[in-house]
Amino acid sequence: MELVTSAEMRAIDARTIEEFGIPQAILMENAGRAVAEEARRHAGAAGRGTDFGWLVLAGKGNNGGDGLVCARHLRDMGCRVAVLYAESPDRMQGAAALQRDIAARLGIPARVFAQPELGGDITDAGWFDGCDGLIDALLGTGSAGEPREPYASLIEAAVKSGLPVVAVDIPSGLDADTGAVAKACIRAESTVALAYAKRGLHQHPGAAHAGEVVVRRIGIPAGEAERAGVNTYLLNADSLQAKLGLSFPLPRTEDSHKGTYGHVLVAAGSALMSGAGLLSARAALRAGSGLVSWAQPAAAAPGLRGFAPEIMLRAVQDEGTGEWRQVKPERLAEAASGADALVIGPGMGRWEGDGAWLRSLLERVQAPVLVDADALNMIADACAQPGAWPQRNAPTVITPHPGEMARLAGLTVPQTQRDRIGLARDYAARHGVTVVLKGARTVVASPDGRAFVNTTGNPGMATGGAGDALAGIIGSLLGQGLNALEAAAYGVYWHGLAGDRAAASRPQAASLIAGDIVEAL
Ligand SMILES: NC(=O)C1=CN([C@@H]2O[C@H](COP(=O)(O)OP(=O)(O)OC[C@H]3O[C@@H](n4cnc5c(N)ncnc54)[C@H](O)[C@@H]3O)[C@@H](O)[C@H]2O)[C@H](O)CC1
Ligand SMILES: [K+]
Repeated sequence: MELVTSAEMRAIDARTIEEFGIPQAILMENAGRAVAEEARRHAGAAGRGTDFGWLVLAGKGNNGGDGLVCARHLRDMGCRVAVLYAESPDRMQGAAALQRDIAARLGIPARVFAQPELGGDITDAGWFDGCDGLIDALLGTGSAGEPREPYASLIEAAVKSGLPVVAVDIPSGLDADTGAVAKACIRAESTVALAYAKRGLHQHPGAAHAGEVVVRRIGIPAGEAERAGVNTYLLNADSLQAKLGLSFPLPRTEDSHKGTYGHVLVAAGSALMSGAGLLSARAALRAGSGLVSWAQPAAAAPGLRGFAPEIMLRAVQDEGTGEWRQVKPERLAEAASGADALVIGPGMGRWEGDGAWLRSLLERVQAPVLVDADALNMIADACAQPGAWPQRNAPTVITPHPGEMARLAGLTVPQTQRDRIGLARDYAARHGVTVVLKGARTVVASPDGRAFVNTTGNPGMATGGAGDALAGIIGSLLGQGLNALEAAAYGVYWHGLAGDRAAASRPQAASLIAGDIVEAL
């Protein structure tokens, strides 16, 4: 499923109207009817059916027009309906004005929230009296920036009322492109996205304000998003198949052997953080690798013997202390030369000169590499400038959490979170790497511009080691021959799904630990 920006939606909308001659009024009719049907479903789920009083909050744009169509259909379904215009309905134009006139002729009761020129008072408390739920048709994809008055006050009053809200297209106050929310922003139980889901509905904090997102077709011909060049998708089993040609689970042929499924080298873990390496290596095994080797500085390797019988230990020459700082990059590159993928970073620690060390390593390794955790911070220190990234022919996937992304991009964490899709995509294109920006609704961005927003996972996965597991999974998939975007998208989806399964098998998600995720793969 595609995720669109406001500008993309406007372009698709315009082409539908101009090129195919489908009138705006028809799209609006379909939109409003779809919202009415979802609203009735909502009331039905609350055990109320048509015994429900809806108040439609209508703005002056086409979002408001959709709301008026919705009001008409709710009325025809037998619900009680009234309209509260945010500002004078005289300011409506075009298709929205047409709906205003129809609603008036039908005698749908209407009031105006703020009409200062008529002595309107926005502090009046009785706006929502007698209604059971609200339809938010105040602002849609044509809005920009913080809602202005009287919208801000009406939104705040609606939130304060505590009434359930069904939002038209987007909750008013939400940035449709980024998921940022204004101080005044509707909190909807459900949002009926028209034609396509807007990106902001699937990025926090917007996602929490959108509630359940239902996408409804409104008459825009199939394939228009693709034609308009939309290349951001929701990540689920359907899009893995449709956009990347990957089936879930991946096929495993009968006539195969361990050599068929790749050999992954995991260079991770150190004296006090060996668990990070073990989790990555175990995750790589559970994700289907034929062989997994765990690289360790030679002096540290003996102490790790026997931890996991399926994992091979690979001792890499050091100077006797068992520390990564003593392992020459060329030695580790040599160890990786027989592998189909390298995972580097989790629990490795930091040391003086580690940035140059990592760059030298990455430039020597011919296999695809997954870079995570400490190795990302090494890069942030050494390679922040454009062009300073290691020059590699094989794919590189990086898996930063927001803190690591902030360091990589030279931003603060809030700046990083403001437009996660835009940032991940920009970073991927600039440095030629595939970016997995972790956090709720993880973003996967490819240097070619394609991006996916994940749908799986839960807050129980906010636990130490969950990222190490993800690194191992994606590394494993790279070793099995998936390309960087395929491995990253598939791995992120699977990791979240395993987390969801593991959480569901426990009394509460909070007790989930990283090993549970690995075992649930
Ligand atoms: N996509 C489609 O094919 C269809 C979309 N529909 C609906 O139309 C809206 C978008 O409508 P538009 O008229 O462009 O904008 P809005 O309704 O969102 O209204 C914006 C309105 O408000 C003013 N404004 C802008 N910014 C602010 C602000 N910060 N505060 C207050 N007011 C603001 C602006 O001047 C406009 O007048 C889309 O979401 C769908 O719901 C169609 O009906 C069906 C086809
Ligand atoms: K809205």
